[in-house]
Amino acid sequence: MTTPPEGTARTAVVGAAVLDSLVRPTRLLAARRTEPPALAGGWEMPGGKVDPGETPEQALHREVREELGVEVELGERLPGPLPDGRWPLGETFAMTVWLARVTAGEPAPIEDHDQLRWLEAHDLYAVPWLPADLPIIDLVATYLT
Ligand SMILES: Nc1nc2c([nH]c(=O)n2[C@H]2C[C@H](O)[C@@H](COP(=O)(O)OP(=O)(O)OP(=O)(O)O)O2)c(=O)[nH]1
Repeated sequence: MTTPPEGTARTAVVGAAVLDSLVRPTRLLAARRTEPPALAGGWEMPGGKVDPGETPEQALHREVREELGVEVELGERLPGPLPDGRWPLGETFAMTVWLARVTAGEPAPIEDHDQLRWLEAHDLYAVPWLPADLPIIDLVATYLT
């Protein structure tokens, strides 16, 4: 039996680094989780698990619509350290992350979050990010002016 390449056996999660602009971003949208208890209070990027039959992009549009009530356009993918370009979340999940921009609606903590914050470069680490997000935030920081 062959072992799958590192990363591919992990459950697929998608996340949106929602920025105020894809051209000259100055702010990132952070969301505070309400569930499960072990993660509640931690800050993350909107997103979630890819459902069967969905592409990762479809899953991200669905999650952002459900969680924030907005439509987004996706920009580039943020390359992660796994061989397939995803970001490890602990041992069992791997997240594909896109830059994104709101195209319709005003983000609100409709589902899975109880607070949203737009963070600028100077206060990007002012919230307790979920630990797995920190390397991703480090990369997002390089996009903010
Ligand atoms: N959405 C999201 N999940 C993250 C981030 N960082 C991080 O470690 N995670 C973890 C938390 C969860 O264990 C997992 C994603 O699952 P989720 O609970 O958001 O997925 P979901 O909305 O589809 O939830 P469900 O089907 O379990 O109800 O990834 C992040 O930035 N965004």
